[in-house]
Amino acid sequence: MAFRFHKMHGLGNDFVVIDARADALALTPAQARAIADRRTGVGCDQLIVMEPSTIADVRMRIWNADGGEVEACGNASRCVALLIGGGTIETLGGLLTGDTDGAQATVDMGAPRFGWGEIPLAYAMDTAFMPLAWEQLENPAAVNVGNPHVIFFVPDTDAVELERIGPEIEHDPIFPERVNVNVATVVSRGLIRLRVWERGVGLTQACGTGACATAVAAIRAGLVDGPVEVALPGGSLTIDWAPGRPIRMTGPATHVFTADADLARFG
Ligand SMILES: N[C@@H](CCC[C@H](N)C(=O)O)C(=O)O
Repeated sequence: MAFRFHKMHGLGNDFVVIDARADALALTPAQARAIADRRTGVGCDQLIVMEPSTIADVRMRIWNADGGEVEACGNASRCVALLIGGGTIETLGGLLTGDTDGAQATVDMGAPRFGWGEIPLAYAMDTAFMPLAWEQLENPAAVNVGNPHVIFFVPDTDAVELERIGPEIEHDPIFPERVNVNVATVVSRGLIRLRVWERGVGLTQACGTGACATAVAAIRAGLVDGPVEVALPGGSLTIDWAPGRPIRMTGPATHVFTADADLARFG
């Protein structure tokens, strides 16, 4: 069976997006992993499938490169908003609303959650200042923005060996559903630098939900004011949030090319 896909990215966080609104496509985790493989497949950080929705304009399903289906992807939600020309998007993590302005998209990502069971964590603790440490990374915050994030505020993000310590934190039993690992430096009240070790992928050029979770944690801690620029290796996002309000994320969504592939190639 042939399928048509769009290669897209948000700040270098790249996606294979399949529009299955008209023709249903049932993918196994092994097929998702094979499509995402950069040596033998098409190659991407996340595989995105657009399906019909009964509650929104489109249902967006998200698979990490390791084949695991997950609840949220900020950068891909801007790409889907671009493809549908703005509208509502159903995800496992909640209902989103996207607007486009040229190649920029703004997505209402819903309200963040802070309860320890909502992150989720294995046992109760204060999610604003967690009594935990992994080597020099201490006292993180945790925020669920549809998917789980842990955020460490550090003096210099580049000094953290994230490719070494990221997997250890991602798989720590304190995070029963694993976790996305963010290391952030507050540069000023309007600017945060961020690097992310993504659950199920590894280091990426940018993580939209990581930017949302980090901005929310920094605003909650009184370190910055919204809207705040979050600068990632692949470029910047603007995140706006205040307590009691949904998170608004604005940034680019880029369409690279459209092509066809044969599903039989991927097992
Ligand atoms: N790249 C994404 C996040 C994708 C999902 C994440 N790796 C997870 O497992 O929760 C983004 O832009 O938010």
